[in-house]
Amino acid sequence: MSQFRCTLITYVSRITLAAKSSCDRAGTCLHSDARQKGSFVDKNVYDWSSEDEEPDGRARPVQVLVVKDDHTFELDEGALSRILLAEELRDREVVAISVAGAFRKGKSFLMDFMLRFMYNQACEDWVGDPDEPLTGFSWRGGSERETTGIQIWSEVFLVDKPDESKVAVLLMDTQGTFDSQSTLRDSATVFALSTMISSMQVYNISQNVQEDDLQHLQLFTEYGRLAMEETFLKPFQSMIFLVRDWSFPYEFPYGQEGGMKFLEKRLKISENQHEELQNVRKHIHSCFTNISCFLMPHPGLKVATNPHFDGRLKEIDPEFISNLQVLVPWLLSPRNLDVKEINGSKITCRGLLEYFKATAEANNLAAVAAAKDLYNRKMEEVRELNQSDSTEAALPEALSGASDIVLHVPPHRECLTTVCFYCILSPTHSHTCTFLLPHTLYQVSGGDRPFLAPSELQARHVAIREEALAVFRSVKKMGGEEFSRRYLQQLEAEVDELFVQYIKHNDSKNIFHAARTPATLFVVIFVMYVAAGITGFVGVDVIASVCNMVLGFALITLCTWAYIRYSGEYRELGAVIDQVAGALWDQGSTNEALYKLYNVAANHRQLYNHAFPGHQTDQHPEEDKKRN
Ligand SMILES: Nc1nc2c(ncn2[C@@H]2O[C@H](COP(=O)(O)OP(=O)(O)OP(=O)(O)O)[C@@H](O)[C@H]2O)c(=O)[nH]1
Ligand SMILES: [Mg+2]
Repeated sequence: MSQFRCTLITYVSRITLAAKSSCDRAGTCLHSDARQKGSFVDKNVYDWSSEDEEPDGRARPVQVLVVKDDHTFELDEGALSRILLAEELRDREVVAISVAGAFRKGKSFLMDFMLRFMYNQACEDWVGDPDEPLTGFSWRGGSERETTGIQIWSEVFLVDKPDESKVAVLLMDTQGTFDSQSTLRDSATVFALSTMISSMQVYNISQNVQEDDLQHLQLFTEYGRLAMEETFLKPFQSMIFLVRDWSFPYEFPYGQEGGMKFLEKRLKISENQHEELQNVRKHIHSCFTNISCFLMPHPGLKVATNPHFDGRLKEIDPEFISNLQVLVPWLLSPRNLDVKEINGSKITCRGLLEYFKATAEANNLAAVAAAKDLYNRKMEEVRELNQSDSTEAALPEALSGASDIVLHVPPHRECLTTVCFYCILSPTHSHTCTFLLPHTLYQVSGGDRPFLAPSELQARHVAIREEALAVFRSVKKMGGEEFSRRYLQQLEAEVDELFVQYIKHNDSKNIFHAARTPATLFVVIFVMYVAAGITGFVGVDVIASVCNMVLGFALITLCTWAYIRYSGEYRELGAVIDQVAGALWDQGSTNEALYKLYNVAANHRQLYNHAFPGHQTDQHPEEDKKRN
């Protein structure tokens, strides 16, 4: 957290909040809720007393998704909880507004005007004083990126909707895509996450809507397609294409109407279009409930090129300001605020926090699945090496092609995808997963492999286990070290469990193991037969009768075992017979055999209780009374 603290302090020191907002100066037009809590400068809305935070209690950007140098992400759950679980917010329905798009295109700059509106929206001249520097989310000129990860404004605004409900409005600024320090995967993660979390996503584009802008949007919202398979609802809500520096107002005028006409043309699907172009458009239409567009003029050369420009209105082109005065209220006016919905239900701030966490969890689960998959694949290869060349042809066909197998993945935790955002949207899903890693084949292979020496299996297990754990550690995950440790432990336990299955499976290939139960029973029958004969001959009839009884019991057991093996029914009883026979077979010393027999009896007490329910009641009369 110390790294996070440093980042936060750097941000805070960089941001000099405005001395007074214009409306504060007027003293009359603070937003209804803001008025109760103080001005923009004097905000002391929530308890920021945690040692991780600045003590002055001012509203500021808070880094909730931290991007680390090694390209991993960390969700700062503490900071997020402090904001979203504030008493007056936690049960309010939430509107989450985010701005995303390429880096250095004025996203944070726009966000700061949104903040001005939120603080002064009851005021006509919310846009501010001509000499007032623009503050809030950190923005600046220059060619290097500024915002990283995801930041949210520490103050969540309470707004009265026309239907008299009060909603919480959360503003989110995001890292720009395609900066030179981020991989495509980093950009995709931040964009996808902000789109999933927000109810209104502003897609900030420069100059025109190009085909690559649409393709990137498709790439970043690909996870939405998976979500649709189950819910039949569009996975995301509002997408607003915001075209900055629009230079063709003579074709389509600035503003929302011109934007809609322009976008309609851009997103039109026609039959003579190439299939690829059609698919991108279909995907975008199918992902968002509302799609709109706004064309913004250029803000003027001072904004774009003057290194000393600090956001004063007097240096911004008036045409830009007048369009800003249309754009921001259009986005943020109470009647246009869309409450965040997941699978059709509106969610509260508390729900949004859980959603954020679920995203981090699914990420960890995906890493567990990827590591488990590697373990299985390598263990299968070990067995594969052990067989003769001629068996290769008998392997499942999937082993050779291996990249686009569609596998039915029943429970959530078994999902084998690297990043299965489907799991985030529906944690208890059952679906056909198409994002498969190659060779996720342990479920279809292994049946006809020969027996492998146990020591060899053990040695390979140790090495492959280490490799699988290394894969888990190397996959990018959210939620932090502490959070991931739980999943690492889960992975270790699951891999060990898998190894036990491998041992059993391997043992079952050993012909001696397979013959162990009938051989033991035959020996018992033979010994009892001889003992009954001898004891009968010498006249000890009682012992002869006991031996005959044991012989009869062993014979019935043998027939039962054969029937279970043949029919596949009563397998639990079959397992008991195998274990008893195994205990007798294995007896190195009498004590060990007795111990094993005791274990079998203890393990299968349940089966016994099930077979003789009356006895069970006698044993635990008090418990039964309690239950009744
Ligand atoms: N051409 C142009 N420049 C703008 C516009 N709005 C803001 N800027 C300038 O763009 C530069 C970058 O602004 P930021 O808000 O920091 O950009 P960003 O997209 O948040 O950048 P990253 O945080 O690095 O992704 C600043 O110099 C702004 O003055 C616009 O509409 N057009
Ligand atoms: Mg920025």
